[in-house]
Parts: sequence; structure tokens; C-alpha cells
Amino acid sequence: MTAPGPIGLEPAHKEGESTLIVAERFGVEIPTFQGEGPSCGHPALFIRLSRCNLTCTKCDSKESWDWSQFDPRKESTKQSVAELLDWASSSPVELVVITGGEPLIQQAKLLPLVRGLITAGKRVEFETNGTIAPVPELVADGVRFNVSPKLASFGVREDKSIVPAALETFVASERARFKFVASTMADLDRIAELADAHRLAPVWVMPEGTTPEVLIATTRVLADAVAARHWHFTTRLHVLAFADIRGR
Ligand SMILES: Nc1nc2[nH]cc(C(=O)O)c2c(=O)[nH]1
Ligand code: SF4
Ligand SMILES: [Mg+2]
Repeated sequence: MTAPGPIGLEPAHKEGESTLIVAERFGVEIPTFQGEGPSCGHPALFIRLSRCNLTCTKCDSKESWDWSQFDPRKESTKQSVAELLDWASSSPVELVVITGGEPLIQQAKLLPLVRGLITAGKRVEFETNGTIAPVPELVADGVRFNVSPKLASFGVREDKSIVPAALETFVASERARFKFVASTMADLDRIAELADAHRLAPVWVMPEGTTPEVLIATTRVLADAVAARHWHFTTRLHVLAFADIRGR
């Protein structure tokens, strides 16, 4: 089916053209940074894809998948790979973060986008929950995976969120870093168990919090113990800088 265009004009994309279901894209018109993980503070563009295969109660991007609270007709659009490439190429910013929801649900259709971005001189980071193994073609030069396995304390069953075979593929890719959201010392103990069991490295810990106050408080609770384990620590810069508003 073609996307409906304004009456009397061509549809937004042509029949048969590869399209993705997108929740939002940002960073070109109003510039921002990668707020989390190894590239925290780097200028970045964001493509947030719709849909998730998990239903974490503490999710901070439910508008991308929770159709019991949000209307998919308002919260998602079909965008062609060509449109997304034009959009990203219009900015000099090198890093493109593909997030969600769970972006690897649409990984077959992502291949031409990622290839196009790399050809255009960009590098790509995926923010993924680690439950869907990337296809070999996606594990390419210029691509990194910020894999964020979700703990039970995040409001999800670990028999759904911890998928050993998928984690093994990420480890073998040598292009993954494992970024865990944590609130408590008990979370750090669980992260250690999972990292040991599945040989996950490098481990990054990110304090939970969608306000600066909660983020700072959680940072203080966790910092010593994260340092003692010789793990990496990241903040959520967009929460501190832009108050976690959409589109930043
Ligand atoms: N600035 C900024 N950095 C981010 N890094 C990961 C994000 C996400 O929502 O996955 C995100 C986000 O929403 N904003
Ligand atoms: S895996 Fe991520 S996007 Fe999906 S529900 Fe959990 S927190 Fe939200
Ligand atoms: Mg976010």
C-alpha cells in the first residue's frame, strides 16, 4: 500500500519502496547530543522507530509502542529510506542513533538505511534491548550496538528480556557494549550475575531517572559501587540539559 499524500499530490513514497515505521526523528532542525553511553556528549541525530517486543513498566518512550495509551495513527509515520537518508545527509552531524521502541524489529528494512548512512560518511549506534540478534549484514564497519538488557526491577519478566542466544550474538559481534539501567545496589548485583553468566563486556551502568533530581540522587547511590567493580558509568545528558522533553 502507498502512503496517503496530500490530495492531488504524489504519495510521500512510491509503491514498493522500502519504508520504516518511525515514531520521531530529531537532531537536524534542533541540534542535540547523544545523551547516554560511550558517545555521551557527541552531537547526534536520532531516528526513533515504533514498536517494541517488550512492555517494561518503567519505559520512558511508551509513545513508540504502547497503543493502550497512545494512538499509533498520531504517534507513528511511514518514512522511506530515501527520505530518512536525505534528512540525515542535510546535517553535518556524523553520529546517527537509531532507537525505539526496539529498532531491530525492523532490521531487514534497516539494512539499506544503514548502508546509505555509512556511505554518506555517518556512523550508526543502535539503542537495542538485546533480545533480537542482529543479522550478519547489520554487523558492519561504522555500526555499534548499545545493548540494554532490562532487569526485572524495570518492570519486565527476565524470561522475556534476557535472551541468551541474542546476547551471545552481540558479544560475538565485538561491536556491542552492554548498558544497564540501575536504581539500586541490588540492581548492580543482578547486573554482575548477568554479565558473568553471559560474558557481557564492556559493562556500562546508567542511573535511572527522568528528572535531574532523581538522576543525581541515583548517581550518588550507585557511583562508588560502579567504580569499585571497574565498570563504566554514564549519565543521561538530555535529562540534565533539556529536561527529557521529546525531540532532544
Ligand atoms: N539526547 C538523547 N540521547 C539519547 N540516547 C538514547 C536515547 C533513547 O531514547 O534511546 C536518547 C534520547 O532520547 N535523547
Ligand atoms: S525494551 Fe526499551 S523501548 Fe521496549 S518497553 Fe522496555 S524500555 Fe521501552
Ligand atoms: Mg529517551
